[in-house]
Amino acid sequence: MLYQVEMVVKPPKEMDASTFDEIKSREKSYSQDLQRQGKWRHIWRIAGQYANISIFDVESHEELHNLLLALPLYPYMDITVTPLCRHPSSIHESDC
Ligand SMILES: O=C(O)C[C@H]1C=CC(=O)O1
Repeated sequence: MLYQVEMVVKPPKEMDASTFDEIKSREKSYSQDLQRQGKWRHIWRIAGQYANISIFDVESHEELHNLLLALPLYPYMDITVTPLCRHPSSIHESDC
């Protein structure tokens, strides 16, 4: 099942930079591990914002929910999930 996930990062003003850098480092490694597994198919920066648009490919709503709640940056992000299905005009076999 495919999902578009928009993540808007809202760094806490009171957190010191080194603590936030450590959380971002864990987030990067978690994200890249899921990308290698094929569960986090794409990630793009939204130009001009501390935000990304990502495509997840997972088995269920529950799997996506659990992956998102385990994001190290989860407490500092607004997340919007949009379920996707194949467009009948798509020429890409992987769009499912
Ligand atoms: O920078 C972001 O967009 C937030 C987050 C998502 C993956 C990652 O490595 O950081």
